[in-house]
This record gives sequence, C-alpha cells and structure tokens, in this order.
Amino acid sequence: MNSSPMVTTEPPDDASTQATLPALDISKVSFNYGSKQALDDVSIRIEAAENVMLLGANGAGKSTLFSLICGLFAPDSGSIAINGKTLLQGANALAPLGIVFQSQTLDLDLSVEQNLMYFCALHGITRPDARHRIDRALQRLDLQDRRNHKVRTLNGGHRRRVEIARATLHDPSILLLDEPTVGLDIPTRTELIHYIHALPDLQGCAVLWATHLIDEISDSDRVLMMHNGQLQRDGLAQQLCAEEQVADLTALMQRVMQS
Ligand SMILES: Nc1ncnc2c1ncn2[C@@H]1O[C@H](COP(=O)(O)OP(=O)(O)OP(=O)(O)O)[C@@H](O)[C@H]1O
Repeated sequence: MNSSPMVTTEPPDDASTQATLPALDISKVSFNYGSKQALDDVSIRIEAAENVMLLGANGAGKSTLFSLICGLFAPDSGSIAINGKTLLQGANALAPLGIVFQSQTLDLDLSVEQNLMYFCALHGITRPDARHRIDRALQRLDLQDRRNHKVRTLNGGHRRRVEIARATLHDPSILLLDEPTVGLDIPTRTELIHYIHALPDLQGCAVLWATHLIDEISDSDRVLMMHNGQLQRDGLAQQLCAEEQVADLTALMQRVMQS
C-alpha cells in the first residue's frame, strides 16, 4: 500500500498502560437467533495495539459477533472480556470500546466539530480536553479544514473519516470497524485502509476490522476467517496461504467455504 498524506506520526496515547491485558478476549462464544445458530464456539484473543482483520462472506456471523462485543445481545454460552473486564461486570466494561457501525450515525445538520464535541460530552470529557482531542483526531485524519463544515456537505469518504475520528476520541483500547469502506470509491478506500492499518501505532489501540473484501487484507495481516458462525482460520495471511499451499487468500477462502 502506498503511503498516504492522511497519516501523521505522533507518539501513541497511553499505550504502555494497556500493554499487558488482551484488548479483547472472546472465549467459547455461541449465539442463536431462535433456532438459527449464528455463532458456534468462537474463541478469539486480540492483544493490545494489534490489528486484526475479520473476514467472512455475508451471513458468516461478523455482525452478530460485533453485537455481542458491544453488549447488544448476551452470548448463549461463553464469555467476552474487554481489557480484562467481562461484559457481565457492568456497562463500565464497554468504556474502552470504540465502534464504527456499518450504517452512518453522524448528525448531518451539525458541523464536524459539533458532532465530535457531542460525543466527548457523552463520555464526560471536559471542554478543554475535548478541544485537544478533537484537534489531534482531525489532524490525524486530515480533516482540519472540514472542522466547521456541516456533515451534510461532506462526501462519503470524509463522513467515514469523521466517524473514525469520533470513535477514537475517548482513547479506546479496541476499535471495532464493521465494513468501514462499504460504498467508498477506490482512492478513498485506499486512504482509509492505510490509515486504519497505521492506527495501532498512532493511537495505541487494537483494531478489529470486519470485511468481506479480500483486497483489504495485506500479506502481513492477522486474519480471522469465519464461515457459518465458526472461526475457521486464525493466522497471518501469508502464513496461512503457505501452510495450506494455496496461491492467495481468495483460494483459501474458497476452500473454507466449501468445507
Ligand atoms: N435478527 C436475526 N434473526 C435471525 N437470523 C439472523 C438475524 N440476524 C442475522 N441472522 C442470521 O445469522 C447469521 C449470521 O448473520 P450476520 O449478520 O452476523 O453475518 P455477517 O457475517 O455479518 O453478514 P453480513 O455481512 O451480511 O451482515 C446469518 O445466517 C443470518 O441470516
């Protein structure tokens, strides 16, 4: 991937304080919608500041997994811990979580800054601190000149960037991204992919990024392959392909889906 002007370098935020506990620990999680099993005995451990791609075709179980991590549903069995705290330990357990949903959730009639300020207020961040965090996030995402623009006037790529900026304002330990590039043109996708890959180093947070697009995954990425609610593969993309003697991830995904 080419370097992008969107990425600026700064030291990570408080990364050292998050270094020991796994950012996310999913243990033997199963979940059913009535008689339909959506997740079957899924275990995933993501370390602090690790970037992980969650790959699966439609219906694989990615969104359901995200809903469980966010506490929207409780698992039928198994447990989920964020930064060492299980979700059963109360709403506070969700505090170190950042999320960008598939569908857009910005207020179109507020400016970029107003959207970000509102989020900070919801998280109990004081105004001076919020200003500092917003400055930093806008700079990292190359959005400074859009600060006072109404979101309604922004294109899809800029709106996505605002959502990502917003999701990092409270310095989450783990950021969940549910198909963040859907609907974006190729140059905008490329920029976002580059930025998101740099995020663990920039921000010190882990990233779990759901996608069904294999071209968003690079050889050195850790990839989790899901199919029919099961975690079928977990490893570095290049290594998985070498172990199974396939040319690329597309061939490996085909094998997984035929199994
Ligand atoms: N509300 C629901 N009621 C019943 N079944 C559901 C519901 N939501 C999802 N499912 C089923 O659960 C399985 C997993 O769906 P899920 O949406 O988690 O997959 P996904 O990988 O996120 O796919 P997509 O990218 O299409 O959202 C699928 O078989 C789906 O049809």
